[in-house]
Amino acid sequence: MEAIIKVSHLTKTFRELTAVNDLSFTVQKGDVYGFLGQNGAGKSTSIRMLLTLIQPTSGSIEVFGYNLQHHRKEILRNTGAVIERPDLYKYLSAYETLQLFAAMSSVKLTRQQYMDQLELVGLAQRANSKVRTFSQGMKQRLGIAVALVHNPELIVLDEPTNGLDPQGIADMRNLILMLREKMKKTVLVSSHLLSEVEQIANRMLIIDKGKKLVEGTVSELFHPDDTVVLIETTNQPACEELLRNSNYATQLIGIDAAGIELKLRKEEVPVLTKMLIENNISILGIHACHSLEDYFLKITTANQHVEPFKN
Ligand SMILES: Nc1ncnc2c1ncn2[C@@H]1O[C@H](COP(=O)(O)OP(=O)(O)OP(=O)(O)O)[C@@H](O)[C@H]1O
Repeated sequence: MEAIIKVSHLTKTFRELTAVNDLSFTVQKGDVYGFLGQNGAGKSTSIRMLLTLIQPTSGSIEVFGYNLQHHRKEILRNTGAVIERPDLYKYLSAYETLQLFAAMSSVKLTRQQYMDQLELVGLAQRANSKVRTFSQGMKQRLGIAVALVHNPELIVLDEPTNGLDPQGIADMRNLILMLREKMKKTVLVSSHLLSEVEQIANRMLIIDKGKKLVEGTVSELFHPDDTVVLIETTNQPACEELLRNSNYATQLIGIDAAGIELKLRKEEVPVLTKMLIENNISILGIHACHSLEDYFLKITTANQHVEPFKN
C-alpha cells in the first residue's frame, strides 16, 4: 500500500483555541477518504494546512512521500482542490473557465480534451453557457473540472455537497465515485454528513473538537453487528420483562422514557419484531440505526442545537 497523505501529530492553535489537536491519519493510494466532523470540528483547518494555505502550529504532513514544508511545489503540482465554493468568473463560459485555469497551470489541452473534462462532470451540454446561469451544483462540478485540469493524482474536496439540493448531492456522489473507480484518483473529501460519506468513502475518519475519534474502513466501522434498536411500546414494563427473560437479555443497553434499547445484528430485527408481536406487546415504533450513526448523531448534536422558540 502506498501512502499518499501521511499526517502526524498535526496541531493548529488560533490564540487560545486548539482547532486541530494532535491529529494523525494516513490516506492510501486509491482511497476515497471521508473526513467527517460537525461544524467547527477542524476539517477546513486541517485541509487548509494540507494545501499550505496556513501553517501548522506543530506536527508534520507528508504528501506523495514528500515533506509538505520542503516540497510544496512538487506536491501542489499533483494535487487538485475545491475548498468551500469554487471561485469562478461568472461571465466566462464553462469552456472558457477551463481554458483560463489550464493556462494558469501552464497546461495545454485540445478542444476535445476540454470537452472530455466537461463531459466527465456532466457539463458538456453547457460548455458555452456562462457560469452565472449555473446552479450551485453545476458550479461545484465545474470547480472539480478545474481542479482536474492538470490531471492531479490527489483531489481534496472540502464539503462538496454543501448547499446542494438532493439531485445536486447525488450528482456529486456519482462524480466522486467515478473519480475513484474510473480515474483511479485518490480523494480526500470532508463532510458533516455521515450518510453521505458512508456512501462514497472506503475509509473514514471522524474528528471532534480537532481530535480523532474513530478511523477505519467503512466496512469495519459499519459492522452489521452494531445495530441499535429502540423499541417504543404502550406497555414498557411487560416488554422489558419479556426481553429480560429471553435470549435478548444480554443485548439490552438502555431503558428509559424514550423506550428500550438493544444492540443486535441487523438480521435479528425482524425476528425480534415477530417475537414481540407474538407476545402481545403493542409496538408504537421500532427504530433501527447503526451504532456509529447513533454515536455520530450524539456528538454532532451535542451543544449545537438552538432551544425551541417559546412564546
Ligand atoms: N482563522 C481563524 N482564526 C480563529 N479561529 C479559527 C480560524 N479558522 C478556524 N477557526 C476556528 O477553528 C475551529 C475549527 O474550524 P474549521 O473551519 O476547521 O471547522 P470545520 O470542521 O471545517 O467546520 P465547518 O464545517 O463549519 O467549516 C472553529 O472553532 C473555528 O471557529
